[in-house]
Parts: sequence; structure tokens; C-alpha cells
Amino acid sequence: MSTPRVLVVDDEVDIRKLIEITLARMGVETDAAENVECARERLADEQFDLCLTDMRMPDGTGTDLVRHIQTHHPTLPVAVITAYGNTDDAVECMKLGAFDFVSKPVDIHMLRKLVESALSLESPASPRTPQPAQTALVGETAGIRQLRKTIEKLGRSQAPVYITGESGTGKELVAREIHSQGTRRHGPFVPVNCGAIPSELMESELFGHLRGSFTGATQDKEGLFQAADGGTLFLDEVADLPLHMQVKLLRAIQERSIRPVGAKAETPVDVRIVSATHHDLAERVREGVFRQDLFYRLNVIQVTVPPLRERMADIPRLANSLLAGIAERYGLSQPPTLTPDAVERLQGHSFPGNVRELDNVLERAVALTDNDRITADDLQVDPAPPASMNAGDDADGLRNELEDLERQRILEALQATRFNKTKAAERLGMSFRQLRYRTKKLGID
Ligand SMILES: Nc1ncnc2c1ncn2[C@@H]1O[C@H](COP(=O)(O)OP(=O)(O)OP(=O)(O)O)[C@@H](O)[C@H]1O
Repeated sequence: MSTPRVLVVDDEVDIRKLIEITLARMGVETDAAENVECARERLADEQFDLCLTDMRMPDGTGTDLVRHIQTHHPTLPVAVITAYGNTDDAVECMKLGAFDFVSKPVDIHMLRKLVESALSLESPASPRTPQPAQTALVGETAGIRQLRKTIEKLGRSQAPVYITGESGTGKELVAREIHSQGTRRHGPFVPVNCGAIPSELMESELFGHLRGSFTGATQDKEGLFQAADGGTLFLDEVADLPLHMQVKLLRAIQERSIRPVGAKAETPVDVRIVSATHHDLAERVREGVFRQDLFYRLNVIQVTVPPLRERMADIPRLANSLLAGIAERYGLSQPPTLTPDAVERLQGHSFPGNVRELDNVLERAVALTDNDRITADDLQVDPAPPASMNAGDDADGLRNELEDLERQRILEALQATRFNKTKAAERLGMSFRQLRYRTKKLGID
């Protein structure tokens, strides 16, 4: 493999020198340009594997150069060097396609990481050839194909990604794909459900704490940010972050460092932030419950996952893939199949709960039939659901009430039979398999 080459664009000789020495120690060759015009010429004449550019130069800005590279050399990774504290420039450049940034004064450690990750993206000998993605994201409709393309592109970037989409559309799956197809794939993927952590514990959960920093802190504890170091932190339901945590998260993102509860000093962390919510975050900003500045930092690149009703042609593929997963969970030797009328029934349903609802429908059908072929009747879905089914809250309330009642009846039957599931099932008028499914579903241990 030939020596990788980096074009460094900066009008300050000292910075160019520092970068040149650091990169030389990594076995990387550098070439320098002192302004935008000169950089354009070098790029036109020679082959580079990476471009690192300062923001402010006598004849233009780093943003101009990022734009130029996206148009004329779209396969060349470009990163920017920004003035300390000026992450607005960095955000703008990443929106335009820069894959990362470093702030001045340049931290050698960060610089090395950035260069390593950029150069491992492709072997210099062969222009970037997209690897045939091993994707878990099932679907061949236009929306899903486009989504897969976007995910592949995002693998190069370190920019924060904000994923929107209705509940159950696959946002977490998309976040995992962004991680596993990107340069951080060898690092950890740490999912956090921001809505599930009590507000008073959130700071310690995210940033860790030192022993003795509050009552009950009997030993040092690492936070989720540290756990995700070198990888991706997935902030699910980010709209649920309380305001006081939004300020701290913003700081962590801007500074790329965190301060554990009770610690005096900050610790640098190298984490890519991917966030998601099924709420309209822009609306939350307008309502004053979500900080505009944090939204701006999280939403550098936005990815939208389409609802299932907009990709009904994918239902047979999705169903087969979900059935294979269900068969595995149930220890079945072969996944059950769907009869043509079952497929038709599914495609006639609107799926307000999206792919998660499809999974639930199929799991219930598998549990309730002893047959390997699932018919339309086994599915128990309305071909055309009443409008109220789309009003999630009412339906959820009723479902919870029914589940409470069912839980109570099952517990009574289990207690009456001294937890003999076969007898309890008989008593309840259901099969053993049905009872096992319902207890698991209702969280009865
Ligand atoms: N395209 C897909 N291919 C295969 N499985 C999928 C696809 N989309 C979603 N799923 C599956 O559907 C389920 C729900 O997806 P996921 O949890 O990612 O949704 P979500 O949008 O994050 O939901 P929520 O908004 O409730 O957090 C998961 O089991 C996921 O693996």
C-alpha cells in the first residue's frame, strides 16, 4: 500500500508544522497549502487521501473549501480545524459534508484519532468502493433503499445524527446500522432511553460519579458517555431530557469532554452522538421545553425513517424476517409461513404501531396457532382499523386496562394451582403455549 497523503490547508506556519510532524510519526505524508486558492490547485493536480483545512484564511473560509471538495472531489474526506469554542462553524461544515473537526489549540491525540479514522476509510490504492452492506434493515421499497444509502454515507462522518420517525418504525435499528457500518464499528454502541432514567439520577448515569459525591455513591461509577468512548452513544427519546440535563449534554457535545458528578476536572470522551425521538423536536423547541442550541447540535444530519404504511410492499419480506426471529426466540425448528390471505390481510392494515406492531401481531399469531402456516384469521388484525386505533393514547389506555385485568386473572390462576402452568392454563381455558406467551408478554415472572 502506498503512503497515505494528506493536504493541510492553513495560513499559520506553526500549525502546518505541528500537523506535519504528528502525521509524519504516523507514517503519513503531508502537503501544505496556505490559502483556499492554492488548495484548489493542489487538489486539481494531485491525489490526496484526506484534506484538513483551517476555517479562516486570507482569501476565503474552510466552509468554501468543504463546498468545493463536495462538488469537485466528492470522495475525498475533509475535516476542519476550528477556533476554540466556535463549534458553529464545525456544525455548518459537517452539514455540508465534512466528516469531523478538531478545535484549536490542536490536541495531538484527537488529531491522530481523526486521521486514523479517516484513512482507514479506504485503502489509498483503491478509490472508495462501498462495501456490500450486511444490513439488518429489511426492505426494498424506495424509502428503505434511500435510507440504506444514507446510512452507508454516514459511516464516514463523525457528525451527530438525529433520527426521526413514528414509534416502532425502526429508529434504533437505524442507529445501530449507522454505528455498525461506520468507522466506529469496533467500538461500543451504547443505547440510552432518556425517558426511562429518573431525572435526579440522569447526570450520574450519563457522566458517572465519584465515590462520596452524594448519599449512596459508595464507589466510583462510570457513566454511559465513558462506556461509549470510541463508539456511539444512542440517545433514544431525547425529547424527554429534562432542561437541566439539556444544558449539560450541550456542554459535553461542544467540549467533547464530561465532568463526572463530584469530579473537579473534565475528562475527554470520544463519542459520536446519535439521537432519536418520535416527537417533533422542532415543535418542542417552539414550546420552550427543548433548547434550541442543543437541537441545533444534535440535528447536524437528519435521517427520517418512513412509517410502515408508506412501504406496504415490504410487508412480506419484513414478515418473513420477523418470523425467523420469532421462531428462534420460541425454539421452533422452522419459521412459520404466511398464507396468501394472511399477507393480504396484513397489507390491508394501517399499522399505526409500525414494524413493532407487525412483530407483535406475528408473535401473537405464532403463539396462538399450533400450525406452521399462519392464516388471515390467526392474525387478529382488522383489515381497516377504526379511526380511533390511530389515536394512540386512547388505544394505549384501554390496552393497559385490559392487560392489568388479564395479569390479575393469570396470577390468580397460577396461585390457585401452586404455579403449575399446565393446570393454570386449563383453568383459564387456554393452551400451555398461549399461557407461556401471555405471561412473558405481561412480564409475569
Ligand atoms: N426495516 C426493518 N427490518 C427489520 N426489522 C425491523 C425493521 N424496522 C424495524 N424493525 C424491528 O422492529 C422493532 C422496532 O424497531 P425499533 O425499536 O428500532 O423502533 P423505534 O423506531 O426505535 O421505536 P420507538 O420509537 O418506540 O423507540 C425492532 O424489533 C426492530 O428490529
